[in-house]
Amino acid sequence: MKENNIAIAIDGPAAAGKSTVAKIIAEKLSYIYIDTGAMYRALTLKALNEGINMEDKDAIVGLLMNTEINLKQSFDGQMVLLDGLDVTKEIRYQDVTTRVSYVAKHAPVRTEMVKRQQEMAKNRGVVMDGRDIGTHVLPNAEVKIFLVATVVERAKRRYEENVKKGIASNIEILKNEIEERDRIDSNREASPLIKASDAIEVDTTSLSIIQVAERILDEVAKVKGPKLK
Ligand SMILES: Nc1ncnc2c1ncn2[C@@H]1O[C@H](COP(=O)(O)OP(=O)(O)O)[C@@H](O)[C@H]1O
Ligand SMILES: Nc1ccn([C@@H]2O[C@H](COP(=O)(O)OP(=O)(O)O)[C@@H](O)[C@H]2O)c(=O)n1
Repeated sequence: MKENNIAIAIDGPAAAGKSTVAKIIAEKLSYIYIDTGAMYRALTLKALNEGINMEDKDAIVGLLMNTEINLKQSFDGQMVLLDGLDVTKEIRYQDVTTRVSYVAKHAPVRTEMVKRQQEMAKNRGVVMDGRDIGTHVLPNAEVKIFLVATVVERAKRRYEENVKKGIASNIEILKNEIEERDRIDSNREASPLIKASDAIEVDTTSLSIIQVAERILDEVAKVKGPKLK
């Protein structure tokens, strides 16, 4: 482990800006970035392709045990490999998004995912984003951030993202989908979406991406010293 390398945990509800700022911070610090949501999405995609019922806990866990999920750093963030195949784009499709929270609520699925994520982060020098990073995956992370924004703002951001990608979408439907996913993620029994007691909450509703990144880098500087800025 390199001297002074730390772990940074970024949690929060859907479309709060976690992966966008996590990538910026990882790049700034030359750390690795790990998007844990991509792992749950990849498993969901495989279950969909194999016609497995997302509520069937045993089938989903069995599937995970026979599934390789690799996250590779690429020039524009992260490439997701499912059993060796690039599924970076497919895991963002709507049919995966509406089902992923059903897959992620199974406790044994989470246990296995957390084990894999902790292995990936063992050398520190990592920025990891998700729902349970500060509470379960990296409880000893030196910096823990909980990003929030109003649901209207989050739906607007996803809508604008879709416009840029040329994908047709409806802001009301996006808002409902985000609310439903937050509800399932926050109410599940196994490691629900919750702010860690020692996490710093940042409301990004009226902050720019750069302002959010700066706010987090201020917290990092308190731990690592001000030299990085
Ligand atoms: N502070 C911000 N202000 C405006 N747009 C933002 C902000 N943070 C993120 N976004 C945009 O919102 C969308 C969702 O962000 P993303 O990082 O994917 O969220 P999450 O990882 O929390 O789901 C992206 O299109 C991103 O560019
Ligand atoms: N650490 C994590 C990360 C994601 N997830 C689940 O995976 C889903 C997709 O996560 P994501 O981070 O890709 O979602 P977005 O907010 O980027 O749309 C979440 O809605 C959760 O159900 C989780 O349970 N725990």
